[in-house]
Amino acid sequence: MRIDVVTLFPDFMRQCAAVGVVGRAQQRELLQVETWNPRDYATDNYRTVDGRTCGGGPGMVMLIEPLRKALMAVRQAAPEPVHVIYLSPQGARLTQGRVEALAKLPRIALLCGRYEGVDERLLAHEVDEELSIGDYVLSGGELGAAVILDAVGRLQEGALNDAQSAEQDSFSNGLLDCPHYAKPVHDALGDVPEVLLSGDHAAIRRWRLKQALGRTWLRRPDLLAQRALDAESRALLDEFRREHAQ
Ligand SMILES: Nc1nonc1C(=O)NCC1CCCCC1
Repeated sequence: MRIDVVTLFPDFMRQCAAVGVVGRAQQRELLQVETWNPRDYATDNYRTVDGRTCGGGPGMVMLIEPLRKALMAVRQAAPEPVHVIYLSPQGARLTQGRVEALAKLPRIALLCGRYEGVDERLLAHEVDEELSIGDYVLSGGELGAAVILDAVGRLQEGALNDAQSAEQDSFSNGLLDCPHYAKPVHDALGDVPEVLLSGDHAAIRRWRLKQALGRTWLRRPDLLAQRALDAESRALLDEFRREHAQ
């Protein structure tokens, strides 16, 4: 998969893509990340990429031309069609389901805005999808782009050493993750739950599922409402609720 990032801060985005699982996915050639700086496509001596807001008001808006030329270069850089995503609070909330769909595309481009935003005409003509990573305002789209780089990059086949960990992730099955423990088994902060030391993998699976269901019920009941539960899960959640009520 190829991801092109249009950003005024290419070094920052390259660093985000160079570490951890995403960096390893690039080394394994499972993922290619390229950055494009609109300032390189500005035509004046000052390499201007922003302009005053029409109608007055504070701040500046990113100009059409440098972004349009950068996106044209992105499109021309590889043969596959590219799905262009703009990161902003006005976008649809990013979900794991959307991440999994994006991870299957051959190419996406991430357009990172700065200042007060991007000229609406550029968005209308060049952007396929607007996505938000949450209901808050950042100073630019780069952190949203970094979230997508990571969430999509780690799902590339072969990016994770243990494919199961992608399956067991929070939200992969629509539930919050279960608790995790490492050594020491006994610590001043408490002990590791006995079942995890039992070697009974069936019991451990049930315990983890029960904890995931219980946590989701306690912390994110909205997620539970969206999810049909099979008989085993309903029984485990009932057990958790009874224990929690005591
Ligand atoms: N929230 C968000 N989710 O994705 N991006 C977000 C953001 O807050 N971005 C900053 C804005 C700032 C003005 C220009 C356009 C980006």
